[in-house]
Amino acid sequence: MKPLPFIMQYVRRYKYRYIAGILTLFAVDAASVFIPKLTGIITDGLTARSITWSSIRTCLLGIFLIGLLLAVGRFLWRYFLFGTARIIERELRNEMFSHLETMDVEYYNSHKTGDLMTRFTSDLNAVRMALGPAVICIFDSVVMTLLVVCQMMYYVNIKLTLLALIPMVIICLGYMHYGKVLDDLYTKRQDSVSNLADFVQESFSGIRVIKAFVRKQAEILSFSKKNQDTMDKSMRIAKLEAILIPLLDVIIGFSSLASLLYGGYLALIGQITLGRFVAFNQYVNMLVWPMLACSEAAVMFSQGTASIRRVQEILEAQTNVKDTASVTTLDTLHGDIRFDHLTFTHLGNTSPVLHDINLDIPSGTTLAIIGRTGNGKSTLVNLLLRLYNTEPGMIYLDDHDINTIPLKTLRENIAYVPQDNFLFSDTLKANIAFGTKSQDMSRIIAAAKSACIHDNIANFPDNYDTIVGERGVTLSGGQKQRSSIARALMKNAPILILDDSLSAVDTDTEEHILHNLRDDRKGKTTILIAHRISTVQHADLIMVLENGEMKELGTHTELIQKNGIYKDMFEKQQLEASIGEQEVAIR
Ligand SMILES: Nc1ncnc2c1ncn2[C@@H]1O[C@H](COP(=O)(O)OP(=O)(O)OP(=O)(O)O)[C@@H](O)[C@H]1O
Repeated sequence: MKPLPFIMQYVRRYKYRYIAGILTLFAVDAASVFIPKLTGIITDGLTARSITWSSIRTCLLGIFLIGLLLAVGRFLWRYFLFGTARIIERELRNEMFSHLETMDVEYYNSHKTGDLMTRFTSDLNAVRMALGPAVICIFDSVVMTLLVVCQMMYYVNIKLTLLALIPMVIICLGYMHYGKVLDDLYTKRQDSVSNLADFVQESFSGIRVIKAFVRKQAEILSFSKKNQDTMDKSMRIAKLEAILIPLLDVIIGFSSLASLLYGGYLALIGQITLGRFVAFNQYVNMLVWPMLACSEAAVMFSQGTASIRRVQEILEAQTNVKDTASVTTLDTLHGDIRFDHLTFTHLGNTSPVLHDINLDIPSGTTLAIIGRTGNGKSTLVNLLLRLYNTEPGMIYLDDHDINTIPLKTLRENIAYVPQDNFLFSDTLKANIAFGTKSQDMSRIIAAAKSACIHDNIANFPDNYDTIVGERGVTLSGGQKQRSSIARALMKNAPILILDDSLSAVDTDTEEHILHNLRDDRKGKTTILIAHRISTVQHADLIMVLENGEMKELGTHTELIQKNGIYKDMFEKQQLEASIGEQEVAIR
């Protein structure tokens, strides 16, 4: 859809407010053209000494009342038009946010946060300017020009009026020529602003890495290059505007001069009265604003069009992960999981990351997945959450193909502790209760106790009301991990997934958490991804993933007897542990 029909959908929703605003604008403009007429009458009356004091008073009262009307009218059109533009901006922002919440992770893999943020801020700002001030400028200038021109033609002189209109024609022709150029320049500038915002966002998120690798100077240099690029693009716009706007002033100035010369000449030879010449003078001045407004509106429309396109890109993006036509009405799951010849290739990759996985996980089972890094463990659990789509017939939950389960049901029935343990900048209490509607403190504390984080929280000055810094930086790695485990436990879902979630805790704490999990998760399915044998050894089933393939499956004892990859890993880890112990003993 082109930008204009797209944005008109929103304008139409508020057509009555726009109509009210435009009518008020029209009334204000209509009233204001009477002021020159009244001053013309007074001037002519005074020149001919034919006007009485009471007529002057009546004219002045008329001017006063018109002035009052103008003040009220101007308030009203501002309220209707600026207000509506702000409402549409808010609506677009809400819709963009809701739409982005539905987008799949692939979308976020290819769209940077800074770019998205720019669309929410500076682009929506430009859209608002095009929907409010630009609309006012256009209507005001068109209405004002028509009214002034009619008055000038009727009250002063037709030829003079036509002369005064020349700049208007030049502006229209200029916009037709430069509109596209401006549009291109604005699009490039906005892309550059997005790029800059991306850079800033990444630099601040990665500030610890930047400091640790002493990359401060390099970052400052890169930032300054990107900043320069944004400035260059803004300068190109500024240069064009710097030529066009003064040029416009010159054209308007020359045209006014020519009109006044010709008007003065007509007054001298007696074709128009002095009063009409005075009125004409005021009319010419009244035309200056619509002409400038027209050019302002042209700039705002060009800017707005470029930004509407960028907003549209968000709203028109389609998610690949959504409920299909074959979706069931299922709203709870028991936790039976089956992988049936599961093969999966990431978008853009040529070879599969998971290959022909077949496995039944009856509800209540604790499955541990172990394997070297980059072997597809996280991908496997991401597929269970349907963060990526799989082909039909490859994953079943409670005997329903995953593609037929409503996404809401699926995700409500799975509690997930992601590898990055993301926490929000909120209180610990809110972070733990994030996945549930309940704010019940006893449940929050129980979850925190199971995740072995309660004692830490109790020692924080604000306890559960402690605010976690952005991305949880005020907590240690282990505290963040355990807080995310508490958040998942609080959800008490039929399926729990812990993706390498015990890597940052010591073995004692790990043992405690695993013990609590065994109690809490009785009868419920749990999937544990880990690198340490100590984490997985008590699981009902252990799957060894190697190069995306399920190489071994069984209990700890079975796998040790098998003498394969698992046994090899076990022995290596035992050896590492005993070397560690010997080193401690020597010291
Ligand atoms: N969104 C993605 N697009 C393309 N390739 C991806 C994507 N996510 C992961 N991969 C690739 O898939 C492979 C498996 O990644 P995955 O994160 O599943 O491994 P893992 O076994 O969980 O690793 P680790 O133990 O280090 O967490 C890796 O080679 C990775 O580069």
